[in-house]
Amino acid sequence: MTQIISNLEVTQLVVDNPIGQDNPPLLFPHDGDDSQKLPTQHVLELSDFDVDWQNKLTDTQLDKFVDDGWMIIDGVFENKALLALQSESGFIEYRDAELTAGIRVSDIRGDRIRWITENFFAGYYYLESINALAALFNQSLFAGIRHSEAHYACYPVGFGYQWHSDNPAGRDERVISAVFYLNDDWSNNDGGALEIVDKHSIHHNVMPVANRLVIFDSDLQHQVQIAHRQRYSIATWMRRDGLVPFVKDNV
Ligand SMILES: O=C(O)CCC(=O)C(=O)O
Ligand SMILES: [Fe+2]
Repeated sequence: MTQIISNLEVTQLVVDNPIGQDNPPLLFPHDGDDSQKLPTQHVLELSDFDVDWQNKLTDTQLDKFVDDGWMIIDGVFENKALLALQSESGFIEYRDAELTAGIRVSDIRGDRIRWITENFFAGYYYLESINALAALFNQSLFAGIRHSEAHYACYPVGFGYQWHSDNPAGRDERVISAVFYLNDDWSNNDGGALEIVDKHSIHHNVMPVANRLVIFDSDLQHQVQIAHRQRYSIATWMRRDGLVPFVKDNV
């Protein structure tokens, strides 16, 4: 059982037992005896992950997204929610990522991942918040999103992810990709930029700084440049198929 422990500085929210197969994070706090709760459960609620997406996303940004195919939102969550996600990302048992064919090819992608399920705590709240964003995209852009999926990802030092689009050839279920970054104090020397080619064939480098969400059309080509420091993120996809009827109609 390999464990990658975060190099993030987690000072305020500390989970005593590393989260893994034998110790899934609990979504719903226990009833009754407060002393039985994990520290995160004392302090975290779904409402901590509420984001006023409508106000965060100006019409100008939405227009840019439609024209160029990508945009950035910084300062997404309040500190408490960000710390919880950083903490959770550091205590997950990560697994090797696979390519669509089911084969791991580490010179194509070197990230280690863990899909977010109902058994997660902060990650599940994150996904709920993304669903509210998806509902907004449905309302304002007729995006036709029916559910979202996300995984935590950790790129060890010396790894990246080569050029790809998030819809493999012949597929189009992924409508919008969104990546949320978790590392504090990321500098240009740390590498690991997300390089996106926008709809006008212009290249952009996005640094993976904490509390930043980069959102892009899933058909755009992009790559993750080699990281020189352990790099943590949540890769997220809003999908048009209805595997899980997860997106709520109301914003
Ligand atoms: O972490 C990133 O910046 C992008 C990751 C990515 O492209 C993917 O997981 O498909
Ligand atoms: Fe990607």
